[in-house]
Amino acid sequence: MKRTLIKGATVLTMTDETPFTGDLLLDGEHIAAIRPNIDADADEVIWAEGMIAMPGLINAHQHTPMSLLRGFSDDLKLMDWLDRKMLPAEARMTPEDIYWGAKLSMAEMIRSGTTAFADMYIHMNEVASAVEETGMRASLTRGLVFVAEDGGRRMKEAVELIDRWNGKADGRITTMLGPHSPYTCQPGPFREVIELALQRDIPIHTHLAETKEEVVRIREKYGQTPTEYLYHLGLFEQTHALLAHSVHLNRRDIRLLQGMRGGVSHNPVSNLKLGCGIAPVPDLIDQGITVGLGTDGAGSATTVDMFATIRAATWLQKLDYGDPTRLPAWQALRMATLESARLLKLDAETGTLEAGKKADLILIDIRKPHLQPVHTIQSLLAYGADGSDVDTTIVNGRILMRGRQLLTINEEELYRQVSRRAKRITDGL
Ligand SMILES: N[C@@H](CCSC[C@H]1O[C@@H](n2cnc3c(=O)[nH]cnc32)[C@H](O)[C@@H]1O)C(=O)O
Ligand SMILES: [Zn+2]
Repeated sequence: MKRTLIKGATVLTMTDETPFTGDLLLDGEHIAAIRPNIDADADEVIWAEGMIAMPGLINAHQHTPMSLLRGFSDDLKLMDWLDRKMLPAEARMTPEDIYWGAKLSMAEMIRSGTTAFADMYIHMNEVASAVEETGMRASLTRGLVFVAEDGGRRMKEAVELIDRWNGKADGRITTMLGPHSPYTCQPGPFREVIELALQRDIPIHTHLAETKEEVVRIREKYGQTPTEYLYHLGLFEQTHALLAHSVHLNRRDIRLLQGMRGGVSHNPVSNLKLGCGIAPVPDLIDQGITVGLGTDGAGSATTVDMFATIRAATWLQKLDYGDPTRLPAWQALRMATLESARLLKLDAETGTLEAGKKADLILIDIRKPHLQPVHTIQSLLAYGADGSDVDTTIVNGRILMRGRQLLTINEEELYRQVSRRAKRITDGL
């Protein structure tokens, strides 16, 4: 097994707020040791003076292939954007398109310090192949909508994905079941998905209360809020549920989530850009609900740089409450690491730097004018750093980027493929 020694980094383990100068020894997939000074034989030594070592960021809500639709139809209302632009473009995507779109997102994520993500889309076999090749860690979900006749085919694909990929790629791939949202899944099929999730002990990934329009629609149809709708289906009783957005929740809704397994992926950049509203993040956290961070797909968010998401998350709450003490830097960084890991059920393996956990970590080069001098590392990271400051990205002990060079993706070929495919998919739409 390969041993990598990282020397002289400023280590922020994310277990506590105090960084220290020290070394990390990676043995195969795992972190073997972290302490001020390690003398050990290693196959590779990385000199990391002037770098921060921290856990890789975890993006709790993605639609990776939607990077092909980045910038294609911005400045529209969510339902128009989805119905008139995204879904017709999506219908034209071949499995090969999905593979290249997913890979484009993965290139962007590795380059901006993300090591793991939760993904929901179609043709997920191809996304899984891309994960296998790029070396990232991912929780994959076939998104399920039950608006047309062929819900059964979608369910079949969802189950095939689980059977084929759960635990594969050296354990880097896990899977979830993905009823898309209250407005695309009726009670009958939604309940079936929950039953299946319970039988197979698979988590659920869904969208909840993203827009006011959704709240109105669900109230008209079922006389309930979207959260009540999911509650009455039994989603929060036993399943581990990853709820994307959760912007429009009232006090009662938040109480219904109390004690749930899983939690909420807050996606501030997507919410801001689509004008959806501000999720009640402090209220959720006060009620003990896990809140992690995600970007949503690049089709809505444009960028999947988690540093932009961290910044947006803190800014939104400060502005909403008119109070700069809200959602401090440290808390936002925890949301992007350990809390997101909890949502993906990966907190035993990743989310902090600790001996015995998987070696998923990043090195951030702070020898830059915008990251000097160093008073408080968490402030620099949350308010000043960008994805492009990440120098090295390591997942499962394997180096995926070093000195900003991607080691598992051929970028030239990637750009050739995606520009050609993106043109074909959106032509005339
Ligand atoms: N439409 C697919 C299944 C859903 S996959 C996940 C879906 O989420 C959609 N999506 C992406 N971003 C958002 C969002 O912000 N809100 C709601 N849906 C979204 C995306 O276009 C995709 O259709 C089918 O025909 O089987
Ligand atoms: Zn989404």
